[in-house]
Amino acid sequence: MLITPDASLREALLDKINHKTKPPGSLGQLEDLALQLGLIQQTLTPAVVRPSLLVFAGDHGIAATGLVNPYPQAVTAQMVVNFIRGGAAINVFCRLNDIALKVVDAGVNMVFDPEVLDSPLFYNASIARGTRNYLEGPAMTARECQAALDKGASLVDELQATGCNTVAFGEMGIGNTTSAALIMASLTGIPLASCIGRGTGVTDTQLDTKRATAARALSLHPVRNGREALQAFGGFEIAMMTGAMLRAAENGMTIIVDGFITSAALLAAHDMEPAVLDYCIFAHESHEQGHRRLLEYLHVKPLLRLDLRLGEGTGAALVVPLVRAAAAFLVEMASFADAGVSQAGEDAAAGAAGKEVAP
Ligand SMILES: O=C(O)c1ccc[n+]([C@@H]2O[C@H](COP(=O)([O-])O)[C@@H](O)[C@H]2O)c1
Ligand SMILES: Cc1cc2nc[nH]c2cc1C
Repeated sequence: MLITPDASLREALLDKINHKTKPPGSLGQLEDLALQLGLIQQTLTPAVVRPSLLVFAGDHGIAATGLVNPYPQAVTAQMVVNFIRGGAAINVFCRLNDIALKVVDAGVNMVFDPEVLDSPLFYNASIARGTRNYLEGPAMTARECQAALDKGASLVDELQATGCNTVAFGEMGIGNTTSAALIMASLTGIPLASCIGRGTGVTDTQLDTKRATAARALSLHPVRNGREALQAFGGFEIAMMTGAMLRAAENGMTIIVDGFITSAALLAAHDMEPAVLDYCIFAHESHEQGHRRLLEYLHVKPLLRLDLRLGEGTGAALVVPLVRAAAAFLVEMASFADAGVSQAGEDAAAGAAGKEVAP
């Protein structure tokens, strides 16, 4: 069973944060982050070491029907090539913030060229060439679902072996906002209509079809837990993220969660091991309808609200500097005592370097 980080350092961490040269609480959410990092890493001097971002790509059987997605399924594979060539938003943000990027084929419907297969960015974890259409049966078999969870876990072990202690998650999969909504509705009991959003940008008419299709899928697959939700609705990229998140928490690594789909993977992980939440930083609240409700359901507060709805891990990559800043202020900032700065209620003349000038 996954355990919550040991809380015995909590008071010492709070004390350290509160004695920094600033009014108490004035670094806002960065203070919560510093405390969380200290607890995860079990130290008063946390650090973000070799942060990595994994983009999990997978295809969805339902996407071939066009019932839930405005873009064709082929875009998933095309974007994988774009990631490998360095041209996607996530490439730009990872370069900008010095984050190591890996592109994981979790089950894309494509036989890739050597340009992709031989790239150092590429990781082949393909389970199958996409999930099955969940209107015709479960998206994956129990064995496939377990394989996805296991592959996600072993990838994180490999990352940790390189010294990485912070792993950010992103995904690419045409059709996956519907899988995420189905996972959310089935595990939270929140009405499906509040979980389904416009994804990459469906029109009003397409939204009606998307909702009706998802409602059919939900009625076909009564699920009792996270594992069954992943198996019923997919996709491989979501299940692989779930396995990777669970292992990251077991390994004592910090998890950075991106948008709606990544949060659905976390929801499934949370259903299996609730303590996973203590290891998670929520990067942003996506524009996708449903994400706000999902974050509220988990009682978590995201760092940013920028109306992003791209996925790929873009929001997660954007907050890495904030996570670094939280660790850095805790380690580097002077305390009131170090700096000779007076605290509230203290004699104003106490401890200043140099002479006070008489009025
Ligand atoms: O991360 C999000 O919150 C998010 C919100 C909307 C769309 N997406 C991305 O859009 C794709 C899925 O959209 P759709 O319309 O095909 O279901 C998938 O590749 C996601 O990465 C991502
Ligand atoms: C172009 C494009 C890029 C994406 N990145 C993540 N999801 C995406 C969906 C589309 C359609």
